Amino acid sequence: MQKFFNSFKYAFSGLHYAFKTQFNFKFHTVAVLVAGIAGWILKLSTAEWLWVIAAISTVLISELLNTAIEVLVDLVSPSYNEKAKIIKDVSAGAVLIAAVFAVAVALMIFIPKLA
Ligand SMILES: Nc1ncnc2c1ncn2[C@@H]1O[C@H](COP(=O)(O)OP(=O)(O)OP(=O)(O)O)[C@@H](O)[C@H]1O
Repeated sequence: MQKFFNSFKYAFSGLHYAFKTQFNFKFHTVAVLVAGIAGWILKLSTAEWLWVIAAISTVLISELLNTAIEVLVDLVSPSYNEKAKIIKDVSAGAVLIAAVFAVAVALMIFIPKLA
């Protein structure tokens, strides 16, 4: 049982690290709060909430994995390395795709309700 609670402790420690060190993670956390408040005010349907939650989760998960990859690359390759560059750039590309998906969801769900 203790092991079960420890796994939560480690997971929250990871979230805390990402929030503390990554500007993008802070920015996306604020965006999540704004989307949540806007969704509540605009009374989103269940299906709309599911899309918004899917977009939010995709962005935050990709941001966390990108942070983990950056730390791992810095650990194994502190000096310049062409492969390290490719790994970090590909990882950043994944975050970009997630962010584009989130913007598309936001535009399709929130803009018609505001117009
Ligand atoms: N060890 C390395 N070798 C080669 N290129 C690197 C290396 N570290 C970083 N880079 C290049 O610099 C870019 C930015 O790397 P960095 O680790 O600063 O990412 P970041 O997204 O700016 O990180 P942070 O969010 O921590 O500021 C990478 O996408 C990569 O192109």
